[in-house]
Amino acid sequence: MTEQKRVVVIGGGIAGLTAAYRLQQNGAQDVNVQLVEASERLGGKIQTVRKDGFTIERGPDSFLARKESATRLANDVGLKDKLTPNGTGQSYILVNNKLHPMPSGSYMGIPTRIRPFLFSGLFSPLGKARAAMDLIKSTKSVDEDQSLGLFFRRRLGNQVVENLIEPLLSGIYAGSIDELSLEATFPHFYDLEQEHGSLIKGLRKTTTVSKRKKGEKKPSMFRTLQGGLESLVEAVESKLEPGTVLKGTKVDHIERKQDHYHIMLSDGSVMEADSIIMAVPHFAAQRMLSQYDFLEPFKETNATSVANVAMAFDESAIKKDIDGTGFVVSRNSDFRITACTWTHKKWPNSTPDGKVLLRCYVGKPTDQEVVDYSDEEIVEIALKDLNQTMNITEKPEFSIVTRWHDSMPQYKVGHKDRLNGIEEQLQRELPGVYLAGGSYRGIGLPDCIDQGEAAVAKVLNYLS
Ligand SMILES: Cc1cc2nc3c(=O)[nH]c(=O)nc-3n(C[C@H](O)[C@H](O)[C@H](O)COP(=O)(O)OP(=O)(O)OC[C@H]3O[C@@H](n4cnc5c(N)ncnc54)[C@H](O)[C@@H]3O)c2cc1C
Ligand SMILES: Cc1c2[nH]c(c1CCC(=O)O)Cc1[nH]c(c(CCC(=O)O)c1C)Cc1[nH]c(c(CCC(=O)O)c1C)Cc1[nH]c(c(C)c1CCC(=O)O)C2
Repeated sequence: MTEQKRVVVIGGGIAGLTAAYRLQQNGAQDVNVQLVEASERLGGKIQTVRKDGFTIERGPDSFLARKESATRLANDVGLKDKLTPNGTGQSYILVNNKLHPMPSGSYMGIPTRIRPFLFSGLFSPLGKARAAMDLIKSTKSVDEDQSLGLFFRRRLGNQVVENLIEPLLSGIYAGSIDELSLEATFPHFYDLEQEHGSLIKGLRKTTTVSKRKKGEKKPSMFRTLQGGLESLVEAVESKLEPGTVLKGTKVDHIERKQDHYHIMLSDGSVMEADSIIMAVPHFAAQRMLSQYDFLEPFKETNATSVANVAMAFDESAIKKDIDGTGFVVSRNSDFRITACTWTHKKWPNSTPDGKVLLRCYVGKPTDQEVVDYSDEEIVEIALKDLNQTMNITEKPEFSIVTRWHDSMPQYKVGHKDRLNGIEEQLQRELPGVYLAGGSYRGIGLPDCIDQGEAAVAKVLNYLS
């Protein structure tokens, strides 16, 4: 590359931020990087509120440690000392209005050890027998994608799906298990079935969910940063060269010119680019390129809305507590909340001594209207549900409600094929334009970071 090439990153969530940062690190003086963000702040769904000594997450509260890119990014921007593992404790599933401990030795709800399942109150003897059929049931190879629901129901039966797998998956994708794609979410499970003839056998052979000795602590799976996840956003932003970021400016439209692109901005100006990373949700990407039919399938990919409420209490307000870090709710319960995190136990640093911080989630796929209830109504719903298992005698000292509209993209059956098709066309019609972020190839923060980094590699390859 001789003259400086102009790369524009659209969207300042974690995918776009990572892309801009890595471009400046790896592309050095050969590229000029601009990041355009519609809102007045960076971070997108990562948003931390620091109030009265509490650290409160409005969006994600942590990332999975085994997906390494988030830890690596945190290390690279100087936050190594701030990485914090979750406090481990019992987590629960609420089934038929009663809390049941998550059976130990399970991976995403699939047994890798038989004993904890045999003794779990989550399933009837018939349900347990049906799950054990997985050990002998013939495998079914299919050429096409299938829903998570179909796959797991066939292997393990309805009860294990409804009382364990479904609530856990809802706590990740906030969607309907009978619509979500196996290939786009957990392709690994299909491979296990094919290779080992059984999910349980396959997992027992390949996972390291080892038996713990008595008194030995559960390993912690998640990480956050002291001061909240927004400190990652702040640290990455501080590493960007001055003048890189344009906030409060929306990209309205993109047009291809001979060998470069024109990017129409909401302030009426036009930005020129040789290459573009679109780190925005799929529906925003589609709108920017609405003249191209091949992005139309993105219009059909919906994203569900969710809301959550963080509630701070004095310890004394909780008369009957539960020893644990959180629970998810099965669909066969009367509860309207979908999950609750005992944040003060999962993240002890988040809460001052003597206080309690609970975070409840609402917005089942079949209960989307609750997201637009008033703050007071959402608090009331959360307290009413919590009081069925706990005894909370006072109103919260304060509460913070966050609504996330169209924020959980649904990877429906066929997602991967549709996306591959769109990206092929994109390469043909708009060379040098790439997609990255939670709408595409993984919703977790590390997946979004991976996609930002992968897009950088593609851009640098394209420009050379
Ligand atoms: C409530 C909730 C809880 C979650 N919990 C977890 C968790 O615990 N762990 C985990 O790993 N993941 C979690 N996730 C998922 C994770 O937060 C997201 O997948 C991830 O943050 C998405 O990052 P992104 O950069 O792809 O997109 P976003 O964060 O959505 O960023 C996109 C950015 O693009 C901007 N933008 C949009 N349109 C335009 C435009 N036209 N022009 C310019 N800019 C534009 C937006 O303003 C935004 O800043 C959670 C998500 C939600 C909603
Ligand atoms: C038990 C529980 C879960 N999730 C949650 C609980 C409640 C109690 C608690 O906080 O402990 C909370 C939660 N986390 C997430 C949601 C959905 C969004 C919402 O409703 O706000 C909800 C309701 C997103 C998520 N929660 C998680 C992700 C990231 C997943 C990833 O990186 O692939 C997201 C978007 C992580 C998560 N979340 C869960 C599991 C088993 C995993 C790891 C999955 C794995 O091992 O691959 C279940």
